[in-house]
Amino acid sequence: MNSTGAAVTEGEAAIVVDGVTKLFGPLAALREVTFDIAPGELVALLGPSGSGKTTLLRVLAGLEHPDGGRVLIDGADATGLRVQDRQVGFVFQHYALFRHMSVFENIAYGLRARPRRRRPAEADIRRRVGELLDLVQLGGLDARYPGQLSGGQRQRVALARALAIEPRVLLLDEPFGALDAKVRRELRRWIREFHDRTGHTTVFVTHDQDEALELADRVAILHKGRLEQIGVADDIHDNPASPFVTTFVGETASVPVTVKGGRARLEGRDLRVDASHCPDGPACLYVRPPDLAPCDTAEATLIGAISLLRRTGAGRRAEIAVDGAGHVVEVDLPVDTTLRPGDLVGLKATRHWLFPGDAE
Ligand SMILES: Nc1ncnc2c1ncn2[C@@H]1O[C@H](COP(=O)(O)OP(=O)(O)OP(=O)(O)O)[C@@H](O)[C@H]1O
Repeated sequence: MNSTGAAVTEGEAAIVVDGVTKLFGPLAALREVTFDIAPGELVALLGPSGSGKTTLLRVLAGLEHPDGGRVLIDGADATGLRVQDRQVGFVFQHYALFRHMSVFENIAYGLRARPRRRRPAEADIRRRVGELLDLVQLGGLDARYPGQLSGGQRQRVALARALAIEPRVLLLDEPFGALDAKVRRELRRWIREFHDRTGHTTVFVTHDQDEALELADRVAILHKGRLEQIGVADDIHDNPASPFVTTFVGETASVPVTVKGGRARLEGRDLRVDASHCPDGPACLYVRPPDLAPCDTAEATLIGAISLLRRTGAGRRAEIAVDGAGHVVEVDLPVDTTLRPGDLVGLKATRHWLFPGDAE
């Protein structure tokens, strides 16, 4: 597996998304999105509001049809297949369980709705629902109605209901969105264990970075309908592929610079940063507080004056106006620092990223 879209070769992939574009009138909700998902993988679709996460999930489900590209499921072209022919199970944030039906009937629904020819016998339905109730650890609650369950329990019924049809792929849209923080954390852990136990290929949408990076095997980051990067948490944190990913993940400050002859300059000063991969012209340097430490100005990557110093839990956070250009970077200092607002400090960046072009 690597940081690109290719987790596996096409033949082995559970899902292949190949150049998928989806238009809503003049708006491209998805722009040539390409990546693979391996069998049994848990992939998060992460991105800001409107980035195309739900649209992509709906394209996988067959609820939307792409204007370009194709989707393969288990090696077969599913692009033209209807929802009911795809064998996907999905759970939405506000999953409407049937309120007038018991937990048992809710879970059995997908099996009972099958055409008579493919509908299991009543005894088989009972057995299957019983197994699913055990799987989602709700055994004994089969006679309850949705209104008599907690939010987390309702989500687990929704999951059991999605699994009843024996899907090849499980799609979850903000499955923890409507729950309070504690239940959300518990259900998150539970979903991960559940996934490891059952081995379903699963794709879930979230706008919560921690959720995505903690829970998923790989995270796909979307921005304005484009796939910016797909990778494991370490890749996303340590090797962000674009300015957007760099600023989206973690607390990142950007400092516009000028590159000339492989060297980055700010206000006429050489920044001691390798810029050999950037063409001459504007570029942007990205840094994060944990990677910055005060140092002698002669050795500094950035130099600036402390504009603000405030107490945080364990230490002090300094805002530093870099090189007089008004760009602020933040750095953590020990609680007993002798530095004061107005002091000039050098900052050494143990890690930084430099991308050509203007700031994100
Ligand atoms: N049926 C539709 N008709 C027109 N535009 C749509 C439709 N569905 C989605 N869009 C637009 O497509 C873009 C992507 O929407 P989408 O719901 O996929 O984003 P998202 O990343 O899931 O956002 P959120 O986190 O807010 O749910 C948005 O600009 C949205 O307004």
